[in-house]
Amino acid sequence: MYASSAINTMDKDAVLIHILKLKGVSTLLGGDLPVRVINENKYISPLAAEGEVIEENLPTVDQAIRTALTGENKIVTVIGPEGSGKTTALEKLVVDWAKGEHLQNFEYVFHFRFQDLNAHEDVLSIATLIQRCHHYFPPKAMPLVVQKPEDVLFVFDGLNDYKHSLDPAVYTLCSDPDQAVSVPCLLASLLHGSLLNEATFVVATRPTAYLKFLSGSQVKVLGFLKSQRNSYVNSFFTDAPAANKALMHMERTLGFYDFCTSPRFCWTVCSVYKPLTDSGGKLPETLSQLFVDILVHLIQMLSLSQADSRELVLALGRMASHCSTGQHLSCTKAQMYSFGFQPFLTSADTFLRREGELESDTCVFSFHSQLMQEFMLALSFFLDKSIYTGAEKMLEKHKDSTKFLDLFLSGLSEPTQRRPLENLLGEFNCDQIKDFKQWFKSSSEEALQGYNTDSHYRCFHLLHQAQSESLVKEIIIPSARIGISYGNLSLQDCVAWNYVVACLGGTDWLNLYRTSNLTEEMAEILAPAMSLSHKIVLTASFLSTGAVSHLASALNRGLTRELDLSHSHLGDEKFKILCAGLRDCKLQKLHLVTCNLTEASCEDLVSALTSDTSQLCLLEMAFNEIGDQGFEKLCGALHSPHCKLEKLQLDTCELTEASMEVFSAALCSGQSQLKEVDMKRNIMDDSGVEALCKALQHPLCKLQSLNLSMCELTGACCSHLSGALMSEYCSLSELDLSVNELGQEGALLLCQALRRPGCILEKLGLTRCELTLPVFEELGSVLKSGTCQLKSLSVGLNKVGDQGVKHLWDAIAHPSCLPLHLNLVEMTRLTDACLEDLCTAVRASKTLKRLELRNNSLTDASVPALVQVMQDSHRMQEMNLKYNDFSEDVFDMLDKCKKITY
Ligand SMILES: Nc1ncnc2c1ncn2[C@@H]1O[C@H](COP(=O)(O)OP(=O)(O)OP(=O)(O)O)[C@@H](O)[C@H]1O
Repeated sequence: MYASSAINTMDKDAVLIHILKLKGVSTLLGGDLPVRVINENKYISPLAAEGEVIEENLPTVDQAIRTALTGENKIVTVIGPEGSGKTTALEKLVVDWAKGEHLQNFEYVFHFRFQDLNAHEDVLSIATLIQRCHHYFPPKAMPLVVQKPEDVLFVFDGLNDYKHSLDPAVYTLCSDPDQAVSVPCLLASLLHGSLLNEATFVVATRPTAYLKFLSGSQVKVLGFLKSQRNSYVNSFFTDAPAANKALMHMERTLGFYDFCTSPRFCWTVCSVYKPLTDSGGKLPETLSQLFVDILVHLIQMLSLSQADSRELVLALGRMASHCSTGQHLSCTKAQMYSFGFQPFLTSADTFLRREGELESDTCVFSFHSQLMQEFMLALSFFLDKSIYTGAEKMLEKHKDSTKFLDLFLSGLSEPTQRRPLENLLGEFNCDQIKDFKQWFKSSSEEALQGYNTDSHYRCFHLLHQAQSESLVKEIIIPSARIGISYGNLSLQDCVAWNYVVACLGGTDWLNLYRTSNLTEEMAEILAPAMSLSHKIVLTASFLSTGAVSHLASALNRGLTRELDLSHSHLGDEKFKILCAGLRDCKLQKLHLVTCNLTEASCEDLVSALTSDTSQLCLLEMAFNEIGDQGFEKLCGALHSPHCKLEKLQLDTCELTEASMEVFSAALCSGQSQLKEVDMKRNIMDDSGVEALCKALQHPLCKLQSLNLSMCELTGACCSHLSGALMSEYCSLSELDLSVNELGQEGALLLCQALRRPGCILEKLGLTRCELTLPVFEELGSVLKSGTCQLKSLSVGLNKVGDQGVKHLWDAIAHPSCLPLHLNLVEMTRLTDACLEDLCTAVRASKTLKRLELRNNSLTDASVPALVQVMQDSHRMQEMNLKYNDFSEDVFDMLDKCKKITY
């Protein structure tokens, strides 16, 4: 027992008895009684937010209120949505005080509910009000309250239930504690400091317009996040494995919805789950199923006939429609009668929240939650055709006041989902079901043809609620654009998308481009969809470590053929985790451009590339600092018979000539399948090329394409390259040497090779290689030689102008020249003077198909001739004239020829 006190202090035992006196009943939708929660030690403090919500270190509501009370503020407002635990938290506050545990600086604590205060319609003084609501408080102690208001804490619950205004401007505020005024005036006087000026107040409310009349500090109730839900479920279920099962299920099917933070919702869910887990029943998979189960349970409790049950549901549906359309929070008794609820009034508490005595005419009713209101709305659509003309109109009518209406409609439209309700209420109206399905089909078809991702997601949510594989296949037709980027999916979106992919048995693309934070939870939900996707795009996304490990397990034995992680800045540690999944997967293409990988990642990569199931044939590693040592490790994989790598992209990987010997040896090993290597932007030097050339002439080397542009090469490497190209074993058909200072001598050496009948080079890049007039002359002669195999030549950005290019025009016109794609970008600078040669060449050439003339100095004067020649030629497919010196006057003319881009 707690020590009873002297006559002039507050009897805390009496306060405890008063507050813990059982009030009301616990109901499935309304929640457990706060006093029972507190008495039975089931109280888990909800979390509160102050300012910005950062999940770590959030205070509990109890802490936040106590902290606020120690400050200067005399009023602390506790704000939270329906069922977030405000009433329970306030009662706990009073209980803790009465037990001597907290807030002992207050001598007197008075707890009021605005709901009860509504009933006092007479005029009275503060002393009378206290006395009326707290009978146990000795009248003799009242003067002390008045004398020392700083010792008094008033706790007011449920401001949103109050019928009167607290606007100080509406009343003549009173300051005399003995003055009798109306209760709203008393309350306004207290809260605005004219009465008992030094007293402290805690006021709890749902968000309401009245808030603007309250000064002081605010505590925002967030409710239960994951870890509080964990504790809650564990205290609800005594059996730990059952608790765990229930919790996992709740988190996976519902945990991502905002309303799961509501302790009241958690109570409802646990109350539904408990009997099902005890009896080994199936837990609801979706929100619609949960509400079907709830309603079935509630109706069964009433043992009504089928007709009466249907009438009851229709009455609730009318009430829902009334509340939704007029944004009414509650309905009077008279209104309830008009909805046809009169026969069910005594059962009102089963479904609704009631304020006031049932017998009283002032009694009002409201839904415990917005969710239930929307569910009843959806259900009544299918039961009574006369209420709504069609799904589209109904959704339009309620679009501003509902969030889940279409989801519930979708859930209820499927026979398996609605069956338990049909067994109780009789059949749903088939015209209404048909109407909804038609609306769903046409609206989703439209949504899925478009690029609005939110509309796509909504469609997936509706499909998820319906839980029908055949419906998914009917709605996701081949023309649906389901490969558009689904970056930044919410957890709900992940669940819905995962469901859709599972029903389809897989998808071509899972495009999560630019997901700013792929969390572990998201990846866990998406893992099955990932493993069924042929291509996963996570370009420019951020992946948490946990997410990477789910991705790895999804790849492991999954169907994914291509994975793009470029620009994800993955780093070595996460990459190591990923590699666990790469050892046994179907991946053929892996893009890792700019992933912050270093030498450390190469070993893991080697083990993935050499696993006996490896199918990886394309690896993009550009812009990673793997360096020579890393690359040498990677070369180790090329010696393995299991390594299937054919294309390797190593642009800007900090490679030098130091690793080229090892690479060359790997290419000659006989095991290497490499056909294409891009090594641009690595400081290779001529000696690196010399080492590579050994491999190029080796009979076992299979390299067909090599990009060495921007590798700081000079003419000195050309003799080695030329030798390699002339070798009978060389299989190189593409070579890019652009942006290297090859110069005249080097280039002429290459020309020698090109002239040799055995040289199979078809594509050569010599853009910006310091080429001179004699080189162009030689190139022209080589092209005409009849032996040269070149089909693509890029020689832009070499300062030879019209004079140099003349040799190429001649060559093009020559009958021995092969079909050529000639790239003369920025030929410093081609002018109209070359026009005649150019046109003659194009006309004469039997093979030229494409001509790149970007960034030159051609002017308007050349346009008529160019257009003419393109129009006349049946062969020419494309001429690119972008960035020349044309004025707008000739745009119309250029426009006429579709083969010209400008
Ligand atoms: N801290 C808690 N620990 C355990 N259960 C709780 C807690 N808070 C609330 N609950 C459960 O949630 C139900 C609703 O809580 P409460 O009535 O306190 O919410 P509220 O925010 O006051 O709601 P409303 O805005 O509708 O008045 C309770 O009946 C109880 O079952």
